[in-house]
Amino acid sequence: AAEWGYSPTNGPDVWARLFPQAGGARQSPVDICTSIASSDSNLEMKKLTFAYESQSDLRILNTGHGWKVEAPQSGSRLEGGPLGEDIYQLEQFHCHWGETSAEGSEHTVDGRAYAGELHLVHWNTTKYQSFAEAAQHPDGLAVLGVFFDVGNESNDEIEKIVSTLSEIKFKGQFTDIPDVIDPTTFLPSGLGYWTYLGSLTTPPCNECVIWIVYKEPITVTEEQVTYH
Ligand SMILES: CN[C@H]1CN(c2cccc(OC)c2)S(=O)(=O)c2sc(S(N)(=O)=O)cc21
Ligand SMILES: [Zn+2]
Repeated sequence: AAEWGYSPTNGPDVWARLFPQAGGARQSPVDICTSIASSDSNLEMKKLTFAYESQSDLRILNTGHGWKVEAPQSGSRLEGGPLGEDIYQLEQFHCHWGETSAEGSEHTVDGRAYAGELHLVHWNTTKYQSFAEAAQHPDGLAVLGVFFDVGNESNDEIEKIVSTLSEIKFKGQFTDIPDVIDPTTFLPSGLGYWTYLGSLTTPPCNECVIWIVYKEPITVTEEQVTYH
């Protein structure tokens, strides 16, 4: 199949030709309009809780639009908030960034793009037997989105990841991450979030994602969030 991407001939405007779900009614990303976002009292009733393990021996992949770390963690749990009674387990985390720190995030807030966006992808282990099966159902995946803001202080955990990128300069290349990574450290201290029912933001664009986008960005340096 033709390689999808972000150019006029293979970008989001033509994805629906190859990936029918891309033409659906609950496609991500979206612009989060804070004035019409409603606060949902029963979300506050059931707090969103997460628990991750520190992981070593992780591999990082150059996706061509950022990096991705396969991190299946049977001991991880994401539950509560918009997730009902189901428990979701971490499968992988990855980032989206741009050529400059002026853009790169997938979601925007009141039309504003951030320098990049980290996605922690989880699947519903209460209802489904595998990630691939979960990705076929409207409540199959839960993705935590964290915006990257560029500032003066670097993020030590992100540094452990981006310091390996010089070894994987080309799309499709893998390398090992020598350090131990704790996904908990990627999350902002302020735990307010927006949530909506959406899709994978890239092909196959399955409409299977409960999105949870944190309001507070995490700070990284320019070098940590742009292509070199
Ligand atoms: C290329 N990117 C997607 C790859 N995936 C995929 C691969 C195989 C099968 C499948 O479903 C059938 C999904 S994925 O589920 O890991 C994700 S998560 C995600 S995002 N940005 O919305 O968080 C994009 C993609
Ligand atoms: Zn993503």
